[in-house]
Amino acid sequence: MEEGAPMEKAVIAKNVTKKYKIYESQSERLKDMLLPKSYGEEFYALRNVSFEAEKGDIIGLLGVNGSGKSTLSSILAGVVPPSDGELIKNGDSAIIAVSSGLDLKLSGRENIELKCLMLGFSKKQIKEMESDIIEFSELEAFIDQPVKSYSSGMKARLGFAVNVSIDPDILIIDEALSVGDRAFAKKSLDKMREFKEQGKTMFFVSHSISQMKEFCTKALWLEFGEKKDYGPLEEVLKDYEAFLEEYNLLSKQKKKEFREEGFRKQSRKTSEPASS
Ligand SMILES: Nc1ncnc2c1ncn2[C@@H]1O[C@H](COP(=O)(O)OP(=O)(O)OP(=O)(O)O)[C@@H](O)[C@H]1O
Repeated sequence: MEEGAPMEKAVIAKNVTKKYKIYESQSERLKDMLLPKSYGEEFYALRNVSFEAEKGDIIGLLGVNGSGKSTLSSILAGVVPPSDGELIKNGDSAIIAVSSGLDLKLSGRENIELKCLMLGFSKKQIKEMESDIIEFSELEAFIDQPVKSYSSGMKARLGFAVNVSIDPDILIIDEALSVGDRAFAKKSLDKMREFKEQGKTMFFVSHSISQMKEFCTKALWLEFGEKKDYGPLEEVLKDYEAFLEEYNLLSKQKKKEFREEGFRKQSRKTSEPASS
């Protein structure tokens, strides 16, 4: 980018919130659907998350299990709508996740065609893209087999190949490099480097802090579905790593209690939007 050129926003999130209802039983769920009175308990998987991403930012989503990273990834990708708040995106987005919306009954090839059709590509364009996608996925021998027969690594390869080939402006990568073999992970990382050089905006969920350090320029730390911190990677990581050091000393039970208590406190807050 030219020096002094104004930053271009890629994503603006304003109080993005995702609520789920938790029911104690199937009958409670049915009553909630059929009767005017509300049943079940409201649970905020994300609450009032606000931030702005500039074009070319690569943002690591940090947070322990259940903090809301995948929920935010799905909302950023447009796969799941927020319950409240607003998300403005400047460009197309695509998500690469371990369970990235593949139809298990269809073959690998049919999944490629379906995904590309859904994105508005013509049959002719799809035919042209198909061989590159198959080659990238390294699934030539299995491409006409149903995806349900694929290993999780193979599914991740297919998902990765399709989503990078459609050349989105905003790419969300949710733990997609954690499955599969090293050689494919390296190839995927190379593709991400290429995207980085092209100035694409990316969101990256990974349990590997070293991968985060290599790629990300910024980090967004989620805790109990809320934004704990957002800023330059090094600054956020410094506090997050110190937190993790203590958190990792906790027993499994204590970690669970920490999360449950955090979400309980968060859900007791009034519905007033938090400041961003
Ligand atoms: N469809 C759903 N219905 C109810 N609760 C949900 C649903 N999806 C996610 N949640 C809950 O929302 C919270 C946030 O989940 P999310 O998967 O976004 O966290 P995460 O940070 O990605 O966790 P992990 O690192 O374990 O993948 C969790 O408590 C999860 O149980």
